Amino acid sequence: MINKKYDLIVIGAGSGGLGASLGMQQMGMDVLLIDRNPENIGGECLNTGCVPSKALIHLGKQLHQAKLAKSLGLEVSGQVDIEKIKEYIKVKQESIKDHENITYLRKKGLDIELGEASFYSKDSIKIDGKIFQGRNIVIATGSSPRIITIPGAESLPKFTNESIFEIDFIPKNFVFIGAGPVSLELGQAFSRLGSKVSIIDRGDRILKKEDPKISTILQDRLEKENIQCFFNTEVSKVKGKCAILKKNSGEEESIPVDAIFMGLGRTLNFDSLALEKAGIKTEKGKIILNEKLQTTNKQVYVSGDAADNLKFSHAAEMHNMLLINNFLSPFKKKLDFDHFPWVTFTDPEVATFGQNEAQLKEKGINYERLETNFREDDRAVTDNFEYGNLIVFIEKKRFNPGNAKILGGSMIAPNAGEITQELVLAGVAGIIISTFMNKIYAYPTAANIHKSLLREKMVSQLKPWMKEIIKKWYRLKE
Ligand SMILES: Cc1cc2nc3c(=O)[nH]c(=O)nc-3n(C[C@H](O)[C@H](O)[C@H](O)COP(=O)(O)OP(=O)(O)OC[C@H]3O[C@@H](n4cnc5c(N)ncnc54)[C@H](O)[C@@H]3O)c2cc1C
Ligand SMILES: NC(=O)c1ccc[n+]([C@@H]2O[C@H](COP(=O)([O-])OP(=O)(O)OC[C@H]3O[C@@H](n4cnc5c(N)ncnc54)[C@H](O)[C@@H]3O)[C@@H](O)[C@H]2O)c1
Repeated sequence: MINKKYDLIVIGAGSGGLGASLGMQQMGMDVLLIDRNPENIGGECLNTGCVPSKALIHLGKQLHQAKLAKSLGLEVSGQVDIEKIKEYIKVKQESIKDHENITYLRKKGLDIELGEASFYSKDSIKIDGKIFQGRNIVIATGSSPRIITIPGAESLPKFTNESIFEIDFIPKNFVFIGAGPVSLELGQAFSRLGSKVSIIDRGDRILKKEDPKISTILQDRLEKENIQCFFNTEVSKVKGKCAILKKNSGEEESIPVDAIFMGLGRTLNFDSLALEKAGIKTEKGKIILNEKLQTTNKQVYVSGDAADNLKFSHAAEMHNMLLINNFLSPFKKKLDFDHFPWVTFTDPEVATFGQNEAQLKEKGINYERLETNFREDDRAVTDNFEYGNLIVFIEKKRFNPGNAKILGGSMIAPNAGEITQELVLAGVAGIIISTFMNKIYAYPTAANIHKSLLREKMVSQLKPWMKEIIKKWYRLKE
């Protein structure tokens, strides 16, 4: 027996589920939102991901800067109190929970059911013995940290992002396995709280999705903070308080370890959904989706990490914009990541947007790579980040370079995530690079680097004969 029929049923109340359900509810639809964990409204982002990590990073930065003040004659001493750190994080989470909780969402007009959801039929969901039917259903069940078993590490404290914010000590020797954004952001923060941090990755560099130049600069900054990086390496076992690292070459090395963190990528959460009952097909552990995020069951869609394309809170936002458009508009849209940005919140930050070099090559797009460092940027000089770097990909225009549009790029610098926002907008809006020449940047703002780089490109296009003509014309006026 069907308990109730809805315009939309959404499974999962994280970034994916909240956006999809609230967006459709605001358009006047009857929406049911389901989550299996009442403590987890807001999902990973609010509870064990973006929010607590950014609060921790903020405190780590404060501590780091306090220590740097030593060079100015100010001595800072004492131990960091982990309970105070956790308290700060909780307060910040609670502040956001004010508008991400069951009571608030119900007041907004959403129906909410708490419990493990699974498909009952092609268009219905079973939860706690109740059956709900949906005109459409959105799976927004997210992902979980991938974990591995390390022989000998049974009694060693081990963490993932799901447990790290409950930690009650600052490990002396903290081994982070994986050199992706999760380990780097949290590893640097723990290093700043006082841990001796080692980063181990089986790949050959940190942040493998970034331009290799950016990875090298960030690695150098992390090593300057006494963070050790090991590549082409895995933790093969633990012996007492030593982690045995095994390199691809077979060579072994032992490093001290008091705790292990795993930032090894993600596994998708859909095992308990009984997808087969709804005719939803999977392949290699992923739900098969078309470019409209539609599953093999035309009434069922996916949003957020469960879609397994880009795993960011704002990727879920983009999915929801697409889904809501396609539910309500006759003009259907397809996924398009051509201008998608993300930021890794290490210090310095890494901000990446649009298409990278490999994608441009694969699509056969005629592009140019422009690159500059911050050595001659006045703001970088005053604020000590001359090591920063900017890479921008623009269209290659033979005859009128000023008409080139921005295709993508990457910056490493403090606040790179904020600074690069205008490049993201320029890409989305198709702004041509000569427009940057009309913009006056307040002095000294770091974003001026954009204009400097693009101006250099435009000036370099001037041929000697063009300069001759300009010179002759100028002198004619005397
Ligand atoms: C440490 C860390 C830092 C991060 N920082 C950033 C950042 O700065 N910026 C950024 O954009 N992204 C960041 N991310 C990524 C971001 O957290 C995720 O991309 C985002 O939270 C995914 O949202 P989601 O809705 O897809 O999944 P989730 O937030 O995981 O939500 C899924 C929900 O579904 C529920 N659920 C699962 N199965 C069922 C079921 N069968 N029945 C009922 N309910 C179910 C779960 O309880 C959960 O609440 C970070 C991730 C980590 C780990
Ligand atoms: N600021 C942000 O927006 C932010 C922050 C954190 C996470 N995230 C999201 O979360 C996702 C997951 O991040 P992540 O860092 O967990 O995953 P990741 O896939 O980016 O990195 C995992 C790393 O672990 C390594 N690895 C895997 N198994 C290993 C093993 N056995 N031994 C040694 N190394 C091993 C891989 O080579 C890889 O470099 C990211 O892709 C991102 O979308 C975003």
